[in-house]
Amino acid sequence: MNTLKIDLKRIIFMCKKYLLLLLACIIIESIITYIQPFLVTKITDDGIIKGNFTVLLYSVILFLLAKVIGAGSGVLRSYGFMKIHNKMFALLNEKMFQKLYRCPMSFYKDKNGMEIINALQTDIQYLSAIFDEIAAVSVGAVFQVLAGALGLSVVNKNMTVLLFVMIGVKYGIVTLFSKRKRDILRENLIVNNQFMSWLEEQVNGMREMKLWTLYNFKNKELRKVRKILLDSYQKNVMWDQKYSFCGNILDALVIGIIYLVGGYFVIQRQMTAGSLLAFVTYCGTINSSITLLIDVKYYFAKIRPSADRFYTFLNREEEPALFTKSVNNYMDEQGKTPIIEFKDVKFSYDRQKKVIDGISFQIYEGEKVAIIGKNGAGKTTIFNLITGICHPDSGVIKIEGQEIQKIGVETIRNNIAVVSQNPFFYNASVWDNIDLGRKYSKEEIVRSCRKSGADDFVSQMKEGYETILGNGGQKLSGGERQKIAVSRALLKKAKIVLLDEATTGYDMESRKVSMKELFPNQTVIVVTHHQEELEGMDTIYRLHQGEIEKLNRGGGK
Ligand SMILES: Nc1ncnc2c1ncn2[C@@H]1O[C@H](COP(=O)(O)OP(=O)(O)OP(=O)(O)O)[C@@H](O)[C@H]1O
Repeated sequence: MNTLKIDLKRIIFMCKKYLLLLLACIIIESIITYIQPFLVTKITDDGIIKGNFTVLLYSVILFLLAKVIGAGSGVLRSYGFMKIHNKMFALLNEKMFQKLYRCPMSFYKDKNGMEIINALQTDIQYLSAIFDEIAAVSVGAVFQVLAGALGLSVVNKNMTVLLFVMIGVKYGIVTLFSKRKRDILRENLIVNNQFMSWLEEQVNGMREMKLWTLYNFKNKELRKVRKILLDSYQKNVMWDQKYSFCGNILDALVIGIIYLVGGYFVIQRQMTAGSLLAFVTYCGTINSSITLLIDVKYYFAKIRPSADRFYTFLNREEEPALFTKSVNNYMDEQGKTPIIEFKDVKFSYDRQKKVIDGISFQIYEGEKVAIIGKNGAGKTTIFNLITGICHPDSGVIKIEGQEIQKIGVETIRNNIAVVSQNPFFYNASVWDNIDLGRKYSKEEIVRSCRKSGADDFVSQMKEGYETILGNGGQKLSGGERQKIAVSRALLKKAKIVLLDEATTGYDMESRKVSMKELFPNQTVIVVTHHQEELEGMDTIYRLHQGEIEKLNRGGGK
């Protein structure tokens, strides 16, 4: 279970030395804050009013020294907080990235990338800001308030009480403001996210927008989503302004009352003019410290919605059995290990329409298998089940005699090479798009490209294997993309190869090389709609209405 409290504790434990530095700074600043009213009183009463220039000079020098030390300590305090802030940012980012990797693919079904990233990065920024400049100033403020209160109470107790009563009133008002602010911010986060995800969808669908001349229609949509965003933004800014207006009036009231009551005490000779001046000067410092402190509450109103959202994400369900260790192989009665085995497997994406309805089959090591069936019959779903992207509602899937759950899907995936219908390409070089984990030598990459046929066009490119393929591999044609994807699979030398309509874009010449020739020693399962790809296959299965049937090698029953 992830919680903000646990992460804060962890950060505090990791940053002990910076916390000690912060403590030292805070103590120094508090001492300086405490002695300042006495210096002001001395400058006014003993220096100016009594006309003693030496006292005046020494007191002013001391006053300046105190200010310089205080300022230096402030810089060190900010440095300490910055270091802790960066640790918090790094920790949350790492957790986010790990969680994104561990979330089941169903998490990505309804949201686009921008929507997810924008929400998470906003939350991380807010949460890390617990330790940023605002926090640095506010923690210092706590101690300055305490030291200041002590200094003020020595100067005049009654006025100190009066000051803190007024501050109590201010605190109550800010609390009311911060409750409403929390709601406004929650709405702000949602609206901002919706706007970003709408924009991302337009960028991703730019080709369609151009081909269908959708600009005017989409622009109308933009106006609608933009209005919602700006209304929410305006509400947020205006609420801040209301808060700041009330805060300024209250601050002015506090100073006014101090002048009035303090002035009265001076007239009554219950207080010296120097003490009043010290009180007024000091009251300004204390007041701004208290304002900062109260601002923290206001500021925490911003953090709460982000913390709720971020930790809800971190506590989401993960892919089951991601990292379970490998277990011993098992032999069936005939002494042969089916490398893949489905036993009465049922599966549906939405728990309503059964996509796979109780299928059983075995595939043996080195076997070449084709799966055919109409669009939507569930062929890709079979691959999703083998790779652990989807999990059966019932029944058992075994790889080398062991249930997927027991082996762990990461181990399974390390032994499988998949060429999907729409492979993904990074905006990186051909090298990096083929050797995704940067594990192989350039010679091995070129060898796999020669086999797949990708080398024919890559070597014709001006920059050859260094060519950057563009966003989503846009510099490649459909068939070229498939050849690069097949090269990836060849390079991996995995035990099992899953090819999902991997050669639909191949030209006639390229089609002459069969997948059986490309992967002679591996277990290969091919999903295809092309009759010629069935030739040379050991087994052909047909999926129909959630059920599977084995066909004769010619394609008939
Ligand atoms: N992520 C998903 N969420 C909900 N339904 C899905 C999802 N993916 C696929 N489906 C549905 O499951 C059914 C099987 O899809 P699948 O992609 O396995 O079919 P297929 O046999 O590979 O089709 P094709 O030959 O068109 O590629 C389809 O009806 C499809 O609409």
